[in-house]
Amino acid sequence: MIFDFHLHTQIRTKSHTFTLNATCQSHAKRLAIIGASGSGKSLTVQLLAGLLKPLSGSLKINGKCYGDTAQKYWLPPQQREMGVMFQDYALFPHLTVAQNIAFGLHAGVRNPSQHIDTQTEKWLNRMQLSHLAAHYPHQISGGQKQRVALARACITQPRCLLLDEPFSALDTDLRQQMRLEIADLQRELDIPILLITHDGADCEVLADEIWRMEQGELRFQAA
Ligand SMILES: Nc1ncnc2c1ncn2[C@@H]1O[C@H](COP(=O)(O)OP(=O)(O)OP(=O)(O)O)[C@@H](O)[C@H]1O
Repeated sequence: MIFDFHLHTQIRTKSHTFTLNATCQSHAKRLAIIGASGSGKSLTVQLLAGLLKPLSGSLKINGKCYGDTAQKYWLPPQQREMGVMFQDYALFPHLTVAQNIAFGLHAGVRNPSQHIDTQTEKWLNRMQLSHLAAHYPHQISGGQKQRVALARACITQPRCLLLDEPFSALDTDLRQQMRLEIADLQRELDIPILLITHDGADCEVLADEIWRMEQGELRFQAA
């Protein structure tokens, strides 16, 4: 099994309660989750990434256990070794492109600064961003921001990639280019990828299986 999780949580506001009960068992290495706005997709990504803790649940991806509430175990995000990318890219505005990319590699015994420099250069090249290394996020385009976010997610050699609506800020041509870019990257890194999307074309290029989120529940839709 590549994706094997059960996530249960509730979000209460004054006016309503949203219940998430997402269960997925899949052999697909590239999984897409589609579904209407407000159905629970982003909540699922936040739980998978460790940014939220479920009321109950368990999570394994590619054989690695990231949490099991029955064992009182839910790994914090910084220990998950997951590459996560959100729709707004969440770049640090006060850091340059190169510093944003290097951010995931904390300097220390495991990461001497020379290693960080080499890796940053490698990813700047890989994403065709070398000429923008000293620019700040507000000085680059949407597609370039997305490349920076992707490089930042990949530089740590993640065990898997979680992409939440990664193309929503891009125009049609750029979307297709970035889909192919991510498909290449996934093959190269050979890691599982989970993609949240509204767009069927994303699934065609990037998904081996499609699951649908409906009112907090996940159902297999198509392979
Ligand atoms: N911080 C929050 N405060 C209150 N309610 C929330 C919060 N986050 C999520 N919810 C509720 O959880 C439900 C699921 O939200 P979620 O963001 O996961 O939806 P989504 O499927 O990702 O939607 P979209 O496609 O619009 O991003 C929403 O209907 C909302 O009511």
